[in-house]
Amino acid sequence: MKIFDKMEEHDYEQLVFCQDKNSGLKAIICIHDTTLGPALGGTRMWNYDTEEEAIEDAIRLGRGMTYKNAAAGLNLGGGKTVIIGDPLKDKNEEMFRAFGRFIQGLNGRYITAEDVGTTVADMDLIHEETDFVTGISPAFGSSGNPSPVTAYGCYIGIKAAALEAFGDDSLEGKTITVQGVGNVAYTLCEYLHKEGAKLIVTDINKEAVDRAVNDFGAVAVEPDDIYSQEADIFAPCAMGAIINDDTIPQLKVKAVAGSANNQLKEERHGDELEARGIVYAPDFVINSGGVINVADELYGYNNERAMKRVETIYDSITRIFEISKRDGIPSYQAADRMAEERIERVHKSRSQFLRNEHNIISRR
Ligand SMILES: NC(=O)C1=CN([C@@H]2O[C@H](COP(=O)(O)OP(=O)(O)OC[C@H]3O[C@@H](n4cnc5c(N)ncnc54)[C@H](O)[C@@H]3O)[C@@H](O)[C@H]2O)C=CC1
Ligand SMILES: CC(C)CC(=O)C(=O)O
Repeated sequence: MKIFDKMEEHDYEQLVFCQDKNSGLKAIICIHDTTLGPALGGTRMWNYDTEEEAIEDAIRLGRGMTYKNAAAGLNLGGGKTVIIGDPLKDKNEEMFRAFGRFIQGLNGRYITAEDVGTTVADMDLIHEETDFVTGISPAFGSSGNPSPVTAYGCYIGIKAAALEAFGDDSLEGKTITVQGVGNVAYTLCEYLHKEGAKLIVTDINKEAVDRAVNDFGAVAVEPDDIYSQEADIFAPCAMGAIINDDTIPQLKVKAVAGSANNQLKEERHGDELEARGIVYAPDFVINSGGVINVADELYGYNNERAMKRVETIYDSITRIFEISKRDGIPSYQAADRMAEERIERVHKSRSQFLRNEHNIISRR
């Protein structure tokens, strides 16, 4: 892999490779863009088959955070970390503390939080070594696990997508397929079930599926069968790149709206959804509830303030559909445009002033 070519392609600022033999830590921190502020993005722990796959994931996810944070109106840039390893077998205290020291070494250019494979307990270990971590235990005055808030944002984003697809945002009686019933999607299913939606779920983890079947009367299907179900809305809530050449022809839904990061394998797959008349709620907007919540910690966490901001996801998704129609572009492009324009505007206005204390986000 030609790393600098990759970095130039989307103008990445920095990749940091962190290794600690003692704990087995192998991590890649990707800082994509810090125009708006320090790069905030979670840490994913995953058993990648190759180092190239891990680097690809880090950079795709890091760039997504730049767009997510910009579109959410946060004064934060974008970054992400991947730790190579099996989250069920390879974790230890020293690993997260070593990782915390690497983050501390970046002196605030990167702030972390949870993602797939990491937990509040892991963030607490990182916090032993650095303050540049969010989503730590509420006992520290923090916001804790971001997943339930991501789920809430995703739920109201699904309602906004339903309004666009069906002319009514009620989910009562709608059939919704959910891919992956992990931390975010379990709570999402709870909201959907309460509103009277019928759920079809899948997961590679049988226990997760059983829980959704028992708790919400969901119908379980095999992982490969989730795309071809007769349903109204597809909510991808597992891993990325699941909207692709193989899956699009199978879809019978009117909308795709879920929490997974990087749902489109390539941008052209967003064009393909548009061409087929499938409403797509851009991933980095609908799943921004978690980062909005953890970012609030940087000002001294206030749940009410954070939730008010999370509720703006409904309007943001609606606005994206408006821009999409006004400018004749697919919704994923409208979302990109919204984020890029904000970064550009802030960049320009900052160039008119000297930096001072107000440009620096103070910590708890
Ligand atoms: N946790 C959060 O606050 C946020 C999460 N996201 C994204 O939402 C997605 C879900 O995140 P979490 O719920 O935190 O992760 P999680 O790890 O708790 O849940 C993911 C679930 O997907 C399942 N899964 C993996 N591959 C699968 C496949 N091929 N088919 C079916 N199921 C599969 C896993 O077994 C697991 O139960 C991820 O893409 C994550 O990056 C985005 C923003 C915030
Ligand atoms: C889980 C969040 C707190 C941040 C993040 O990494 C994301 O939104 O993908």
